[in-house]
Amino acid sequence: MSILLPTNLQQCPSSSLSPSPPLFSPPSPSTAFAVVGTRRRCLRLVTSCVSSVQSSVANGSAPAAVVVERDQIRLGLPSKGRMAADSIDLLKDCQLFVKQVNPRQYVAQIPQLPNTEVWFQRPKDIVRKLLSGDLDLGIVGLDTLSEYGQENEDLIIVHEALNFGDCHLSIAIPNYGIFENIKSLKELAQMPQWSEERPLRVATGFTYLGPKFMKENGIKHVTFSTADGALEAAPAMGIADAILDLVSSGTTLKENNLKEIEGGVVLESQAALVASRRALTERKGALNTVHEILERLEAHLKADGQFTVCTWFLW
Ligand SMILES: Nc1ncnc2c1ncn2[C@@H]1O[C@H](COP(=O)(O)OP(=O)(O)OP(=O)(O)O)[C@@H](O)[C@H]1O
Ligand SMILES: O=P(O)(O)OC[C@H]1O[C@H](OP(=O)(O)OP(=O)(O)O)[C@H](O)[C@@H]1O
Repeated sequence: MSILLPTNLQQCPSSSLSPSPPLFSPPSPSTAFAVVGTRRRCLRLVTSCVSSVQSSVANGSAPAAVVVERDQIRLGLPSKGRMAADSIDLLKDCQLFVKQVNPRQYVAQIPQLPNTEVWFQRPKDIVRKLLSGDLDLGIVGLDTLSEYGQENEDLIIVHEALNFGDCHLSIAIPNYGIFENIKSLKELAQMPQWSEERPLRVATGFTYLGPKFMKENGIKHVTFSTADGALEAAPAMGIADAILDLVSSGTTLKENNLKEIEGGVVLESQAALVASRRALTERKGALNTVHEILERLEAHLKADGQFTVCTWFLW
């Protein structure tokens, strides 16, 4: 998995335990992003030099939109779907109890974080609202973040491994017919069937990541169609040749006579804590809230035998 992070946020080194000053040199201004790899082991939170982050914002590394005045820090949680209950449960495990008066009310409080309110939203809307400044923090899958965040520099991954919502975004093709012997993306791309007139047809809900991935892999003759669910039906219905969708257990693919192929994984995903850079740098109290949540996460994950808390130095 590779995640694009704004370069003025650098991860602490693995096994770093001291609350010492940042160990990385600030990146060169010509580099737009730092690429960060898979799971790491980081145990110390350092939030420092807010003023220098503010100056980097002033230097143009974040969008120019103004942070709207309000007293409360807003945390977006999935309102329904696979991540909804797990997000609440994780916070509960961190002794952060979300008090929702009734399930149809979209705002809730966390008494342990008195300056923070929870807003329940669909995952894609959490990303959109982080970008618009209507939310400051959120819990979403890395897939949703990548698809709807589109590498926007204002989005910061505060914690990339909340240990739920594990899945990967992958290309799948039928395991029968002309695809029977196709085992890799390379072989799929080289099939003589695809041309400008008759491109490879891919059904996906990931209309940003899909074309980007194909382009990066040099696959030219490809078109995309989209649907909101049950994509695995598209090849058998004759609507598509392949699909690009999330896979977890692999059962849905198997039940629909589809298979994954070598080189066909676009990204690995799990739930992540995400923040708006503008909110962290400009909204009073936002950094403290993040600090508080991260310390609780660290304690919970350590107690759980996990050492995946990843924290970021703010330059
Ligand atoms: N099979 C799966 N196993 C594990 N996690 C999954 C799986 N499918 C999806 N997820 C994770 O759960 C997130 C939410 O998925 P869910 O299907 O609940 O909502 P959605 O379809 O993305 O959103 P919406 O309903 O708003 O369109 C996904 O973005 C992904 O991170
Ligand atoms: O590998 P598996 O464990 O079988 O999970 C994969 C399925 O889970 C998701 O769909 P979801 O159940 O959310 O329904 P949807 O098709 O309506 O999006 C995803 O879109 C796949 O269809």
